[in-house]
Amino acid sequence: MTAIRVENVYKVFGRRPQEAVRKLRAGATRDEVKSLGTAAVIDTSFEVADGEIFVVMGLSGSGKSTLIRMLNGLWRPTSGRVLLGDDDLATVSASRLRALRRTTVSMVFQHFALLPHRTVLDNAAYPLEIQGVGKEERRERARAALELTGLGGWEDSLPGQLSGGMRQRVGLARALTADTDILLMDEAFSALDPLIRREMQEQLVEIQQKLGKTIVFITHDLNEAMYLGDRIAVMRSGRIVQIGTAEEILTAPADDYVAQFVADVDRTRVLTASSVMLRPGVVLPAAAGPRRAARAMREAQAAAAFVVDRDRVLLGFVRDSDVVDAARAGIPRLDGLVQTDVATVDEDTPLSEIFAPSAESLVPVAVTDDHGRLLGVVPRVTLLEAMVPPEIDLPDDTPADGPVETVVGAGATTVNGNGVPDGYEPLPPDDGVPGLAPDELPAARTAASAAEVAAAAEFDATTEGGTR
Ligand SMILES: Nc1ncnc2c1ncn2[C@@H]1O[C@H](COP(=O)(O)OP(=O)(O)OP(=O)(O)O)[C@@H](O)[C@H]1O
Repeated sequence: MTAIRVENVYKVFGRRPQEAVRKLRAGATRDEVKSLGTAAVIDTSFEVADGEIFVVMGLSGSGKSTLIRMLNGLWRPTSGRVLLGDDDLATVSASRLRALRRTTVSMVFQHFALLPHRTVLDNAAYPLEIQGVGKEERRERARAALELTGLGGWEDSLPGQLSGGMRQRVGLARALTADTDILLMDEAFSALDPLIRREMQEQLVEIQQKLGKTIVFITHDLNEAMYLGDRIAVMRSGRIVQIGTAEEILTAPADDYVAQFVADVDRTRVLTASSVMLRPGVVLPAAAGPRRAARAMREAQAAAAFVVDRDRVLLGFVRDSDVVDAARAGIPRLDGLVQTDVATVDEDTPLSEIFAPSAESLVPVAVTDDHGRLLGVVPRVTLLEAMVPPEIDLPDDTPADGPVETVVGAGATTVNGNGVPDGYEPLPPDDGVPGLAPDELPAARTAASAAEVAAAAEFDATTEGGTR
């Protein structure tokens, strides 16, 4: 089910927004319509599914905040539609908008003003108080939300007694108390120090899994986007330039801009075994004879082969020399030759956890499912390649038409005794990756009290139903 649908949305601030949209539609650039207004969001379309964490990422000024403010009707699109279920926020009445903010969509900001003389509990219960919900009920709901955000036991404290991270938890609890289906989070963790921020990210994922909320999360922090997002939309100069999973964006960036943007991501934490694994090389059934095994390994020029049982459960591997000796000695089956010290990981293992087993393993690391069945392999060279952003061209000295894909019955890559495909070349040093120009770097964020005041005003506006 679709929670949010955004269709060809434009938002232009300025004197002649409609005219700017007409020109943008006809192909004018953002700069070319400058005299008519600031085109903050240009021809943007996407859908967010129920229960999805959808991250919007981009540098300062790319239009993220404008976009998210259109998702709760705080700003109306200059053109296009924003649908929450069947309601088009561009055209709903003010009273319907207020109702939607009560039941459907709430917002968490980077800075928001807690009421200093009220307890944590009453702060968390604030949205319900505005809605006129009775004291007992709103306190009960706020208590449950505080529990979820890890603030159980702090109900009676005053905001001044809390750390920055805890205050942000109150903000999250406030949104959870409202119990809307959709949470909009605008740089919600950006003011927190890194360790607290990571904790909050983990907690948000936990809460999402527990409650199944739909979350639109805005950040300019790539690692945060990659950690949180089921899908990520990358914005540049008002447009979405790519939407995809973290893996898709890392491995197939839509353009140079996205490629540069993701160059600094810790790829080994984002990519998992399943995103880089290859079809296993030579895979032999345990019942196969050494002669057949030797033939398959010769054809594939492989020094080792994986051995599986009838259900494709991985038993281990055999080495070429053992197989040839066994064939000479007339040994009928492979079973006795199988070495079992194969490093195995599951599909979701991050690459960062595959390096150690890979370093110690003679054969590529095996990827297995819950039943121990062989799904694929991660050769060491694949692991190394995966760390390099895709815009760096590797010298391709490996014969493309070499004896790959030869297996007893299936495909194979060629591996030498170290578990590395033949033809492996060391990677070039990790330099020459163009960084972002200083003027493209995210602007420094300040925890200015002015921002808090603005956010507080915004909170009131979102709650009370204002539209700009
Ligand atoms: N109320 C406004 N009036 C005029 N221009 C605006 C307004 N709000 C935003 N803009 C402009 O629209 C563009 C996009 O701004 P927006 O705040 O949406 O970007 P952002 O990606 O959220 O940036 P940041 O991370 O710095 O908040 C910017 O050029 C900004 O100056």
